[in-house]
Amino acid sequence: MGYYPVMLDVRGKRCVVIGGGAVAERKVRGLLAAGADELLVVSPHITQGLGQLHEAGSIRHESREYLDKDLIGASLVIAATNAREANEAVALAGRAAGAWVNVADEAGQGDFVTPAVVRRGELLVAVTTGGASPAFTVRMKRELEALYGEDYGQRLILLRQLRERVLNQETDEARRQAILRLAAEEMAGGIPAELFGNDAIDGWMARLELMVDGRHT
Ligand SMILES: C[C@@]1(CC(=O)O)C2=NC(=C\c3[nH]c(c(CCC(=O)O)c3CC(=O)O)Cc3[nH]c(c(CC(=O)O)c3CCC(=O)O)/C=C3\N/C(=C\2)[C@@H](CCC(=O)O)[C@]3(C)CC(=O)O)/[C@H]1CCC(=O)O
Ligand SMILES: NC(=O)c1ccc[n+]([C@@H]2O[C@H](COP(=O)([O-])OP(=O)(O)OC[C@H]3O[C@@H](n4cnc5c(N)ncnc54)[C@H](O)[C@@H]3O)[C@@H](O)[C@H]2O)c1
Repeated sequence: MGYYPVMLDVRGKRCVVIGGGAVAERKVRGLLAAGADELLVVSPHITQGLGQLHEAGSIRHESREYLDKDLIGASLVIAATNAREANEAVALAGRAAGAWVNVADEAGQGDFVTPAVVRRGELLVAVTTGGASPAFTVRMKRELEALYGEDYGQRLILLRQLRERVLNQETDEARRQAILRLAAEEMAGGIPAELFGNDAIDGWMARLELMVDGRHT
């Protein structure tokens, strides 16, 4: 089965997680890492970790079994109970409420699966095997973590700064594109040494402009 990948902005969206075990906690932490701020957990029992998140005010918690009305107005619903019938009922009601539904014990019943993610600042790499092997998904995530180290966050900060400047100052579209591509190429090899100084972005942009002009003459 195929999936269409998207990166969702979940801020201001009602997200409901049904169930309060280890799986629910992992999904909740993923949603919080993405900035979810309207997060409801419905479960008669919750893990210690979820309890702490509730006490800290990061999530709301209804301490009872799920009811269809919990899903009204939801954008995302995650069915993560250990009861097959409950997860099935949540999937039906979530869809009826117009939400995108994830079913933790029967992926095919839901509308999306949750990938393993590597975050480096604004860089987000997501992996899925579509349910073929979550263990292999985790294994691949570890490989990507080693390949894309912590400094990738800084690389993106610098690329974003350069891009904003180029978009503001460079009116010729072909030249603009050439500069941004060259910058991406250079950054793939590591943060250029010149970017550790003052006014570094301006100097970098000036050099990239010269290089691009040189390529075209
Ligand atoms: C990536 C990750 C994201 C997350 O959950 O946040 C994720 N599972 C993770 C870990 C993990 N899950 C399981 C193990 C034990 C080893 C094993 O069984 O292989 C491990 C490994 C571990 O814990 O190390 C068991 C398992 N998982 C599913 C079932 C039910 C079934 O398939 O029927 C069962 C059997 C349950 C049972 O009966 O025991 C189902 C799903 N798990 C998914 C995602 C979705 C597609 C993933 C994909 O293939 O890409 C999908 C389809 C639905 C969904 O949840 O969206 C997260 C890693 C986070 C991280 O570390 O970064
Ligand atoms: N998708 C994944 O990544 C993944 C990984 C491992 C296991 N699983 C599957 O996910 C399910 C949950 O795993 P777990 O380890 O978190 O289980 P768990 O037993 O630790 O927790 C289940 C939770 O569901 C709650 N619950 C039960 N019935 C409920 C209801 N009607 N309404 C609301 N809450 C209810 C319980 O109170 C408990 O908090 C299992 O079915 C397991 O097969 C999925």
